[in-house]
Amino acid sequence: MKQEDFDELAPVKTGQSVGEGNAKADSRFELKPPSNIPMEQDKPPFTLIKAYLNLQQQQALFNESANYPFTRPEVLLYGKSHPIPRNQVWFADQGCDYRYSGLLVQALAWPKYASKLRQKLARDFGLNSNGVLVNRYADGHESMGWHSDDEPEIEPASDIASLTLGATRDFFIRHKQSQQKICLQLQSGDLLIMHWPMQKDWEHSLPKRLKEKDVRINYTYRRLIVGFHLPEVAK
Ligand SMILES: O=C(O)CCC(=O)C(=O)O
Ligand SMILES: [Fe+2]
Repeated sequence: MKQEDFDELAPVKTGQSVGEGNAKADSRFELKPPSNIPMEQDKPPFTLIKAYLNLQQQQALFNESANYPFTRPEVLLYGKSHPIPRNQVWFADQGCDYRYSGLLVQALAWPKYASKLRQKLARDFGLNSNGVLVNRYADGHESMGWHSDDEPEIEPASDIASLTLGATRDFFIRHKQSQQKICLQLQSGDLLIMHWPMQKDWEHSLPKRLKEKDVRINYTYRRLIVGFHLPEVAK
């Protein structure tokens, strides 16, 4: 595969996407229920682009991921330490260390194709990310629980773009108040853009699928506040 292959692709127009998450109802025909009756929540604000990367691009990224220095961090839950059920690595610009669940994850330098995908996202959607968290699920026993990507160092009101490679997995989105839930099937090459305020109003998860034998790699491109430092916790 030539190095330029990633750059030469025509930009994808957002209008070509199959996502419905942004569809706005025509307000002229909107019937408002009386305020004492619970109203169905809006759809979560996402755009899903099927087959955003072609097979060659998927293969280039997938091959590259075989050399990533993945680790399996431990997180503290109710005072006890547990390994997370997947492997992770964080690539980012300088000054973009990432802290979640009490862990400080230091930024590693961008690999070639992860960086090319970042540039493509910037070109196609104006997505101004400065870091990518790569998750590796060895098989369907590995998962991610319910959460929002709402850590304080994430740039307020920014979008997060999530690219899937390898195994097809269910991805759930659940409204924080109403508990309304939707399920997307994410396939290799698909791109899910989670728009603000999805991280404020909704949670998401990747449940176990025990019959799944294949590996899945997920890239979530984020924008952190550069040089963000949490106040030191007193010892
Ligand atoms: O693997 C996925 O699709 C979800 C990843 C995710 O939610 C995250 O990294 O915050
Ligand atoms: Fe997430």
